[in-house]
Formats: sequence, structure tokens, C-alpha cells
Amino acid sequence: MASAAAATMFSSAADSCSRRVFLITTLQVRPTRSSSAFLRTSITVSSHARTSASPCSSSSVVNAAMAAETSAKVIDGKSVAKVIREEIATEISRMKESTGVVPGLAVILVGDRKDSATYVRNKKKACESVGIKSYEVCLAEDSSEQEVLKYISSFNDDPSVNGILVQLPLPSHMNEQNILNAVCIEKDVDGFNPLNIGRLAMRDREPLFVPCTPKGCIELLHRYGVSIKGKRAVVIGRSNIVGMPAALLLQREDATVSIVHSRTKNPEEITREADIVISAVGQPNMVRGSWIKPGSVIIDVGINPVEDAKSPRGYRLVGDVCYEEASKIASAITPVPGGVGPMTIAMLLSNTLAAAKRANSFE
Ligand SMILES: Nc1nc(=O)c2c([nH]1)NC[C@@H]1CN(c3ccc(C(=O)N[C@@H](CCC(=O)O)C(=O)O)cc3)C=[N+]21
Repeated sequence: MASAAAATMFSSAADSCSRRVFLITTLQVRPTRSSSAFLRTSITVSSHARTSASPCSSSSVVNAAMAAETSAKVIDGKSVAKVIREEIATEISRMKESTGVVPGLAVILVGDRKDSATYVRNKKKACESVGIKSYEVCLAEDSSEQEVLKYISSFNDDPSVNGILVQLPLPSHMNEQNILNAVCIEKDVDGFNPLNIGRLAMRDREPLFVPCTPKGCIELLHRYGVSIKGKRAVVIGRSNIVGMPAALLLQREDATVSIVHSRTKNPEEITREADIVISAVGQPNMVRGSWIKPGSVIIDVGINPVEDAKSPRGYRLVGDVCYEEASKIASAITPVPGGVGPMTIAMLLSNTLAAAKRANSFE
């Protein structure tokens, strides 16, 4: 989504705030196979009036009408991701004992973006923590596309590598499509190969891999017992890596799905109809309390740095959703950080394990 366009498109809606007085909502849930710690028979929100200023206001106008106390259940992605890593570690030891093989993940990083270097470092640490062997290639910003393709080709041929991840974004002189197409689909643990996405979109077809971030969002809903079938879901954002596959996944789970994007005329109105919202636009605090239906479940994919002189880094991370407002209205919400981010990495490990099991015919 073009950020400037999106910001303009959404700004008028984002400035308005509405009054919340008292609400109690119960969400239908169903039991899931694992993590009873995260299982809830109902997610209930109850709040009462209190006057406070919204920290999400972009203007200096204080939203004195904004009321109620924080009460939504926090969907703790960091804890769920830890549980999943433990499950994966157990599976990997079982696989190692029986086959003598451990999964391998190759990461290709091009250029010297600080955020990309951090993500790659975190992925490497996560691999080590579960027993996945990680291989890393770091190339200079001015490397050629051919060079990247050469590494992909050698990882494609290397049986000790089960998953290949090319860190995005790539430098602008490279053709992202050419590069992502080169990863063989059996090792496409990011799920970005068009063949995987195509299968995701079709009924009765199974992709080999589902993109990690959307998969992490759905996994959070499952593990918190949020039922998806028959629900109205709104995905905000239509990127290839999050918004679009998230919408496809929700549809596969029998939700009725709308996609809101930078050209949508009435994003606030459409979002307010949703029982489940997945927001992936990269605009800090764009989704305000007034966009949210009481009792809905909010999955906030945005990880946006905003200036903060009080933070040691000089910035802090906020989501696409104004947490302070939304948490007074929704029944459950993911925080940023500690929500979807850690789940993305857990799903990458899960995809890599699945790739290794498939390659070694281990069940
Ligand atoms: N080929 C490819 N695959 C990706 O999956 C991919 C990528 N390229 N490029 C960049 C984005 C971004 N991404 C994140 C993963 C975890 C956190 C994460 O764990 N964040 C922490 C915050 C960490 C902090 O405090 O800085 C959290 O939300 O709690 C964030 C961002 C994967 N990406």
C-alpha cells in the first residue's frame, strides 16, 4: 500500500473518536487441539465510563468523549510463540533420533538495512533454540541479481537445506519476482512462490507452505479458541506477503471476508462490521476505536517505529491499531510488540520442520 496515499485516505476517519459507555460481549469459541492454557470458553469484555485523552490523536484536539477502561483480553503472541517453539524442538529431537537428520534453513540477506540485519539475527537465534541448522549468506547492497540467483540455485541443490528465505525488501535494482520464483517450491518456507499462493487461493488444493505472518495470525485465533467459521472478517491491507494471503486463509476457514485498502471509500464503516480484524498496512495507529465493533477480535500485524525520546532506542514500536482505544472496545487484541511478530518467526520454524519432514519422508 502506498503509505502517503493510505495516510491521506484514512486520516479523516482516524481523527474521529466515539463515546463508549458500557458494553459486555461474549464471543463464540471452539476448543482447539493444544495449549489448554490459552483456551477460553468465552472472551468477555466489560468496561465502564472514564474520561481520558486518546494517545492516538494525530491532532492536538483531546478526545474527551473517549471513555472506558482497558478490558480486552491480550492475545499474547510472545507466549504462544514460545509454546510453539517448544513443540517444534520436541519434534526435531524425535526426527533426529529416528533419521539422524536435523532441518536446515538458509537465509539470504542482501544489503545493509539495519532492521533486516536484526530480523535475520533473530531468525538465526530462533533456529538454534529449536535445533534447526541455519545457513546464512550476506551479500553487498550492490551485488547482482545473478549472484543471488546463484546462491538460491546452490541451496536448491543442497539436501541439508530444507528451507530458503530471501530477506525482503531486496535492493531496488533487483527483480524480486525473478528471485522469489527461483526458490524451489519444496523449500519455499516463506510461501511466496506464486504456485503456493495460487494453491492457497483454490478450493481443494493444498499449498506446500503458507506465508508465515498470516499463518501466525490464524494460529493465534485457533490457540485462543476464537471461532472463524461463519464470522465476518475484515483484512486491512492487500500486500502479497500479508493482507492477500491472510484474506485467503480466513476464507479457507469459512469466514466471510472483506479487504479494505487505500482506495476503499468507507474503510471505517466496513471495518466496523467485522467480528475479526486483521490489520496489515504499516500506518501507526491508523485504526481507531471508532472503527471497531464492540466485542470483536483484533489482530494487529503492523510493527511501526514512532519517535520516542523517552525510549533508549529513540523510538518505540506501535501497531496499525490504536491499542489504547481498541482495547476498550474489542474482546481480544494482539499487542505490538509481542503479538504477531514472534508468531511470524515461530511459523517460519514450523514451515522449515514441515519441509524437512517431507524431504525425509518422516511423519
Ligand atoms: N523473506 C522475508 N520473510 C519475512 O518473514 C520477513 C521479511 N522477509 N522481511 C521483513 C519482515 C518483517 N518480519 C518480522 C518478523 C518478526 C518480528 C518480531 O518478532 N518483532 C518483535 C519486535 C522486535 C523488536 O522489538 O524490535 C515483536 O513484534 O514483538 C518483526 C518482523 C519478517 N519479515
